[in-house]
Amino acid sequence: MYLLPNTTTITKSTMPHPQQPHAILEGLCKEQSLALAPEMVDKLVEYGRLLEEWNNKINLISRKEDAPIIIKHIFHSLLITQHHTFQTGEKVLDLGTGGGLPGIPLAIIAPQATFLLVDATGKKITACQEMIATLKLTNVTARHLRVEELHGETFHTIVSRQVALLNKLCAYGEPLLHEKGKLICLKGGSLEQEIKQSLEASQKHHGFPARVEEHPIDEVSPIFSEKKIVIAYR
Ligand SMILES: C[S@@+](CC[C@H](N)C(=O)[O-])C[C@H]1O[C@@H](n2cnc3c(N)ncnc32)[C@H](O)[C@@H]1O
Repeated sequence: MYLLPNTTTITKSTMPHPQQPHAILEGLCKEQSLALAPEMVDKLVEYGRLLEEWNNKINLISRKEDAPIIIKHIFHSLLITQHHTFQTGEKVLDLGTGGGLPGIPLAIIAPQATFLLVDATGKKITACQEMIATLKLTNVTARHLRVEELHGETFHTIVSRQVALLNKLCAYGEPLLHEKGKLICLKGGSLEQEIKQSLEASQKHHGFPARVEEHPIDEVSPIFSEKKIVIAYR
């Protein structure tokens, strides 16, 4: 059993057929006033299929079947757009992308921005490159490297999902962020101590973060009851 946004309880008999990820995604996006072109929905659903296929070969996402990939991983990534509007020409770094989360779903719905996905694990980046090619996405590239090795490039925005403590993400991100750039993370659990530590350590990172916002997303769906969007500002 899993729960759709707000109130609907899904049991085995009423569970959406696996063929219905389009309908699930469209319903969730509509509830959040996130308007997506039909081609975007098609690509997001196709990405979900590819992610599942790759996940059978290499470990990209958890194999727990507590909620469909289209909700737990893809729609979850899209929730960043509740707190950030991607601009034309914006350069975005996905730090520790794994199988392309949140970078690939965001690149699909924000073709006006360019995305660089990096990860320390080579086989995950190979999977991302194959998925990007299959989806024919031209605004996203994936590179196998540790983020500490990335030099000489700056980004307007860094996104990151379930990678490291905020303090560490800020240390990695600060040299790579534009003057007015921000770091947007998808995180879980109690973050009070983690945020406090990152603010206390900001002196070591040229004052970054000067401010941190924490946005719970449990109202979107009980699936995200432990999840938050955390934004670190300069
Ligand atoms: C728990 S996985 C999360 C992957 C993806 N963001 C997601 O939500 O499914 C963390 C990923 O961060 C990557 N990672 C950890 N530290 C890194 C670093 N310093 N540079 C690049 N990638 C890193 C790991 O290789 C791993 O793939």
